Amino acid sequence: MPQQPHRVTLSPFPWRQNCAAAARLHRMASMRLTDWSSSSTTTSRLLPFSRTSNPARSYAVCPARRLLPMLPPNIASPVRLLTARRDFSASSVKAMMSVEACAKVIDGKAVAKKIREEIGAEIARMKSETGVVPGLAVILVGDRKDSATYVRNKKKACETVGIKSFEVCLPEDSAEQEVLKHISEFNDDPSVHGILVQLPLPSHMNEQHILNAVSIEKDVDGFHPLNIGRLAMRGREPLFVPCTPKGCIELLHRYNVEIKGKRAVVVGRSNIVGMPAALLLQREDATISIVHSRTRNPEEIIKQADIIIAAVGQPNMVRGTWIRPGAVIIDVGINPVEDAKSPKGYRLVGDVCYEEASKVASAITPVPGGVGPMTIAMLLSNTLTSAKRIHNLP
Ligand SMILES: NC(=O)C1=CN([C@@H]2O[C@H](COP(=O)(O)OP(=O)(O)OC[C@H]3O[C@@H](n4cnc5c(N)ncnc54)[C@H](OP(=O)(O)O)[C@@H]3O)[C@@H](O)[C@H]2O)C=CC1
Ligand SMILES: Nc1nc(=O)c2c([nH]1)NC[C@@H]1CN(c3ccc(C(=O)N[C@@H](CCC(=O)O)C(=O)O)cc3)C=[N+]21
Repeated sequence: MPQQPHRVTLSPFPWRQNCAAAARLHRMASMRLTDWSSSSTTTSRLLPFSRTSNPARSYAVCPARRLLPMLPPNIASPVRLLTARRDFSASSVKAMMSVEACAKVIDGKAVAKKIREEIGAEIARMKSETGVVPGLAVILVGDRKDSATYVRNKKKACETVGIKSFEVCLPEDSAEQEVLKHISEFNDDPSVHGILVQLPLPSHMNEQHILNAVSIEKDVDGFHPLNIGRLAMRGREPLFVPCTPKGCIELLHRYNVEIKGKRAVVVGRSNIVGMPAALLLQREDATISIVHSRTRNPEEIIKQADIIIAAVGQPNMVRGTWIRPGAVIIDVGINPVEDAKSPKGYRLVGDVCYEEASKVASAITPVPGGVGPMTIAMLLSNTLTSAKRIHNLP
């Protein structure tokens, strides 16, 4: 997908939603906040630093210290990572750390909405000009509540952009053969351009057999070994890139985070997130380390990263002290934790301790509202790409 850095509308006051210090100030000085939202002149007047030379610009300092986010709020300003390493003296880093810095929020929900609108417009045009309607088939086996929710969300998203969705729901104790039969039918169905088998599958099924059976031309999840193999090889192109890692990179692009030459750490090495995320970052010319459950010194390695992608499934595992000041954090984790105050009795948190990390990082994705909606947007994008390729459309 082409990079469209300035077309994203950011949440006007991301730090207000997410930074405890900002909330405190909000209570103290709501008049001031009103001014900021309504006048760009006021905003620039209050800008604390020159835009060109001061390395402190790499932080959006919390208004608790009467400093403002650096650029007008509705512009996707570049996230400056790394100036800390090159430009900061030890003492200035220390000084920066003593104020409560507040990271820019990478608003995946808003970006995903924008992408859905772009996809919807393209599908409408394609339909009217060629009559082709992209189709996505989802196979769900078993009755996991979270899987059912994701499948429902995918279906809703398909409807909003004009993708026809096909769904097969099978009981937990179905035979592997039954799943293979449906895959084969969808492989042969010309109105289906994408096939997704919701993971995890019941433990009696062989995931490899099932993923191998999806036609590589319809593998919109990008999990077929041929697609992953091509992703790993220089000079080769996969037909599809896995949706979650693709969504992570898309967020970095849309927020103008430079990847080339940076040090990136991926925490987690699963086939569906960590491993392809590392391959993608490498294709973008980052230098990669992968941290997994047997890594001896995760904290030390993570602390070196300019960019962190966390996909471990461990609530709040990455602490603020593990993060290099100014790093950019993409938190893939979706972990339910008990919360008596929430109507559902639980809430979702990421793999990174948001409250701590947002004081150290230069930008961070929230959970929910970060990578999750991007995963679905990328699935729609892959389905559209597939329909265009199959029908030979530009
Ligand atoms: N936002 C989204 O769209 C998506 C979110 N998710 C979420 O992302 C998270 C990860 O998902 P997924 O990749 O499928 O999970 P997996 O369980 O398949 O993989 C987890 C990875 O994390 C590693 N790991 C586990 N514990 C630790 C630890 N203490 N320290 C270091 N590494 C550890 C594992 O290491 P090892 O390989 O050694 O076992 C493994 O590589 C989950 O919370 C999931 O819900 C997943 C998909 C999409
Ligand atoms: N074949 C396959 N492909 C997948 O892409 C796949 C999968 N299996 N199995 C499970 C994981 C998980 N996953 C998510 C997708 C969207 C959200 C999402 O939209 N999350 C919302 C919150 C949703 C909520 O509130 O429950 C958010 O983060 O804002 C989360 C997780 C895709 N996965």
